[in-house]
Amino acid sequence: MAEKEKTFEIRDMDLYYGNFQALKKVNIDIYKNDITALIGPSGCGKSTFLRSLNRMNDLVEGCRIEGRLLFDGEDLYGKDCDVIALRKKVGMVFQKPNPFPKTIHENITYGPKLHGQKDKKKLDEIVERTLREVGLWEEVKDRLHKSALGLSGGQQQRLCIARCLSVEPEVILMDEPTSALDPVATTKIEALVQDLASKYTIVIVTHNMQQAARISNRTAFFLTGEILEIDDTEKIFTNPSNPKTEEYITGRFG
Ligand SMILES: Nc1ncnc2c1ncn2[C@@H]1O[C@H](COP(=O)(O)OP(=O)(O)OP(=O)(O)O)[C@@H](O)[C@H]1O
Repeated sequence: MAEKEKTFEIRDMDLYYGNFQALKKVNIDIYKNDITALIGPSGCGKSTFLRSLNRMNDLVEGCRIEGRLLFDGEDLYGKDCDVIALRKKVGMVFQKPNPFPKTIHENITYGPKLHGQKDKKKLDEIVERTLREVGLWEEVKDRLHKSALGLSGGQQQRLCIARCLSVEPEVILMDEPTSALDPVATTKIEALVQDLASKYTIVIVTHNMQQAARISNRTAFFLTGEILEIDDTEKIFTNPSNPKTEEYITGRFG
């Protein structure tokens, strides 16, 4: 079998917030078109790690990263890395849906316009394509020029995913994307994430073990800043190698 293509290759990564070391010797390969779930108790460094994949931590004063971090074979933290271009390729969806207080159409065209797309017809096409991709087109096609804040929480989150897709990323980072949603909206987002994996590489932080087991194919278990175990999701949830992983997934701590 051909070896899977690596989107991220992370070796011996240490991350410090000032004097506090939040990540310790993290080693992980993230493969193209995989859904990789990051699990572990609160404060173990999942979000910190996720944010380092599109250099969101650059915005945090005193944050320092050491180790070798490659994205598509290029040095993610090298001086030649164009951070704007990187964030276009590696998009992010947050815990709470955060549409701009603008229309649905403007939410989606914001990124493409920023990257120089001015053609109105092309922008309309992007709006329709991305809303169809997230299964929202039929629901909102008659209110594209109304405020995005009028949508339900689940619809807002799907809009945020459409906004992320509008600049044609390779990777979507998701930080607990369903934790603010009801079960029906959660089910829709989970199905959507699985659909999206045919085109994109997805890394998702979740506190919900069932969710990690249902939708991901690789799972990394973090504990106090280290990856204790990483493997196929099925193996992690049925026969983990580390007793701590088992304790965590069976709800004995965290
Ligand atoms: N901007 C920051 N400055 C200083 N310390 C921080 C900062 N952000 C996170 N930390 C610390 O780094 C550690 C890891 O935090 P992080 O948010 O990555 O954990 P997490 O596993 O995502 O937690 P949760 O599941 O609760 O979101 C914690 O001890 C946290 O307090």
